[in-house]
This record gives sequence, structure tokens and C-alpha cells, in this order.
Amino acid sequence: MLTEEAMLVRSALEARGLETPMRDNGLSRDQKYQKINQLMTEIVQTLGLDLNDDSLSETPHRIAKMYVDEVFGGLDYRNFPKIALIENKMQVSEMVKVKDISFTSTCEHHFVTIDGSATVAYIPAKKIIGLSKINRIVRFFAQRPQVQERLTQQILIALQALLETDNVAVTMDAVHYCVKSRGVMDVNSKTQTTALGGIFKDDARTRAEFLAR
Ligand SMILES: Nc1nc2c(ncn2[C@@H]2O[C@H](COP(=O)(O)OP(=O)(O)OP(=O)(O)O)[C@@H](O)[C@H]2O)c(=O)[nH]1
Ligand SMILES: [Zn+2]
Repeated sequence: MLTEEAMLVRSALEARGLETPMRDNGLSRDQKYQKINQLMTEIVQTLGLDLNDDSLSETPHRIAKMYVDEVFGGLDYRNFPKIALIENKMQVSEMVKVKDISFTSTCEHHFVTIDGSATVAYIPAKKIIGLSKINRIVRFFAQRPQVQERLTQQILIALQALLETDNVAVTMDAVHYCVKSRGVMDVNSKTQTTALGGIFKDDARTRAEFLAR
């Protein structure tokens, strides 16, 4: 069973064409774990490593568990965080900004780490969200195979749907290990992506206040 918030966020992403491309293969959590465990055994053996070695023997199991329950746990909406929303009785009308939310994600092209931080802001309308829930939403969508642009948009749309306002902004800075540890091997570059809604997009001063950090 999914929570109302999880269903709301999923529909909002689908409506905007920003849901992660997924297909229901009908496998349960345990079936996914079993299958990945078996396939990783083949990969490790194909690489010519000895699975009888006591350090390697559990690696297929560790990777299967890590994929299903940890780094890709955000593919399952049953893991969507419990969201605490409160009525904006104090009539906050100024920007609420949570800076330097650390996250790690996984690049969907190479399945290696993306390591970064996010800053999220909104201008409350009728509702205020528990602060830690912003970090949890960032983490939920980061725990998927991702491209940074989509990750940034998914956080924006999720918060817009939950907070019932367009006035949300997200910026993310990240190091992609597919750029750093392989391929072009650039150890310095960082990627910044921004997703702006409502007044953050339309009003230069609000945008500047947000981006000034
Ligand atoms: N736009 C975008 N691209 C990404 C992201 N993560 C990785 N990539 C890029 O995805 C591209 C995949 O390109 P390909 O040419 O198919 O893959 P590749 O041969 O491994 O490319 P190189 O990384 O250049 O060696 C690379 O340029 C990656 O840097 C991301 O979050 N956003
Ligand atoms: Zn990559």
C-alpha cells in the first residue's frame, strides 16, 4: 500500500513526463534480490575472480542487497518518506531555504556514484513541510539510477505537488564519478543543475535571492 503523498507525487511526475522510465516486471523484492544475486555471481566469475575467496564470496549477495534495498530503494514508492505537512497558520510568506543537503546518487549510464549537495527553497502558501522531509525527498529520488537534470526536476515537482504551490526552487551541485574515475577522468569538474518554479522563474529578484545561496 502506498501513502496518499507517494501516489500524489507519482501522478504529478507522470503527468509532467518526468517519472523515471520504469516497467513493472512483476518481481517481488525477494525475487529481485535472488535474480541480481545470481547475475552478479556470473559477472564476478566472468571477470575471472575467485568466488571461493573469503573476501569475495559474499560480493554478489552484498551488491544484490545494496541495489534492491539501498542505492536503488527509491524505485519503490513504498519507500517514499512519511511527509509531515502543517497548516501555514503563522502566515509565512518569505522564502524558506534548506542549504547544503548532501546526497549521493547513481549515474544511470554507468551505475557509478554521483556525489553532491542540493539547496531547496519554497515560499509557503497554505502548507509548511517538516524540514527534514525536504532532505528525505532529495534522498528518495537520489536513490535511483539518475541523470542529474531529471533528479533536480523530480524534487521540484514532488515539492510543488505536496506544498500546493509552484513557488519552489532546487539547485544541485555534484561530482559524477563516471567523469572522474573513468572516461574523461576529470577530477575537478562539478555539474550544477537548477529547476525553478513559479516566482523563482518569473521574478529576477527572487531567483537572485535563491541563487545567492
Ligand atoms: N546530461 C547528463 N549526462 C550525464 C549524466 N551523468 C552522466 N552523463 C553523461 O552521459 C554520457 C554517456 O555518453 P556515452 O558516449 O554513451 O558513454 P561513454 O562512451 O561511457 O562516454 P564517456 O563518459 O565520454 O567515456 C557521458 O557523456 C556522461 O558524462 C547526467 O547526470 N546528466
Ligand atoms: Zn555516468
